[in-house]
Amino acid sequence: MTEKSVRQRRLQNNDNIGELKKNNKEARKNKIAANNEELRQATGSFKHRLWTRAVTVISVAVIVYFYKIGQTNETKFALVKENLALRMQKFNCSQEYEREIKQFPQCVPTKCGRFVADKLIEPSEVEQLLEMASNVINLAGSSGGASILDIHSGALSYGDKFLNIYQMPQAKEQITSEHLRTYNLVKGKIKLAIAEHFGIAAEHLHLTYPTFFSRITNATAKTVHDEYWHEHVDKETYPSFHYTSLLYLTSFNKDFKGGRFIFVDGEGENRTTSCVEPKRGRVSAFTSGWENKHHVEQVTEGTRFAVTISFSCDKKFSISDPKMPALKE
Ligand SMILES: O=C(O)CCC(=O)C(=O)O
Ligand SMILES: [Fe+2]
Repeated sequence: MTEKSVRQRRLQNNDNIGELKKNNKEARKNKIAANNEELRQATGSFKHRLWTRAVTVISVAVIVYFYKIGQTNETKFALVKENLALRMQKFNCSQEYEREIKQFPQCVPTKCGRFVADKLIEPSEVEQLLEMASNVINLAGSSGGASILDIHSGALSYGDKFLNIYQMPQAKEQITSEHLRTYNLVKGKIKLAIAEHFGIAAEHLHLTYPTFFSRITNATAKTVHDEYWHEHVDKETYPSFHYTSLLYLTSFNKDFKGGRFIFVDGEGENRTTSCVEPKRGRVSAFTSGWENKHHVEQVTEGTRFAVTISFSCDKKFSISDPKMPALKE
């Protein structure tokens, strides 16, 4: 091999090596570019997946939220911040109620329904009744959360039993003739309001039993009498009732927490609720049939006082006004 050809070969080799190096460099560059592209795609698809997941989670949360709201479906019939001259809702009576009340044609409401009236009872009247009820119930009281005082029959909760206030001089001490005058006046005003709003003559409404003061605290229930929170229909619990009224003596979120009154309308998927927040002096009245199923939420704090004043269309269930023997003047 000549020197020239050797040199040529070396040059050729050098060229080849250069070519090879160039190719390698190119290949590396391409590989890096491919890797980067892969990484970019992977990151992009990761981001995309993350977005998709976030959107799915948010959508599910929104659906659950609105479904829950839909399920709760609670309307506010009367809030504590409202001061209502009259809020009334009228609707058809339940068939059972209609059938039953037909026996008393002059006592049949034009429509069944419910109303709230905050201006019917004077604040001073409320104060007097609250003073009397709390003083008397404080002498005894249930060992569970719900105590009652019935000044017609004399029943007063005591532990898991009842005492008779007519046999308790300390109880009679707390009830003045002024208290009883106020009680009768208040009861008369509520009776007239029920008669007016349900379109009947007041003379066909008879005060009935049980008509009672209630005191509710968050103490643990000891007997069934303490379990005031169950859904019920007054006509079933108290067959003598045709019209139920409640006068609240303390206020929701001020004197106590929990303890709202809840009407339950419809069933299953069609179930809705409508709440009345108790407040001092608020009267809530309704026809006592299946059209006004309700319950009271559990009281979680403080003390809730109310009076349940009930009316019957059936004269045989009527009770007379309370007359305390040896009254304090
Ligand atoms: O205290 C209330 O608000 C209602 C009580 C009640 O539903 C009842 O005594 O039947
Ligand atoms: Fe009730």
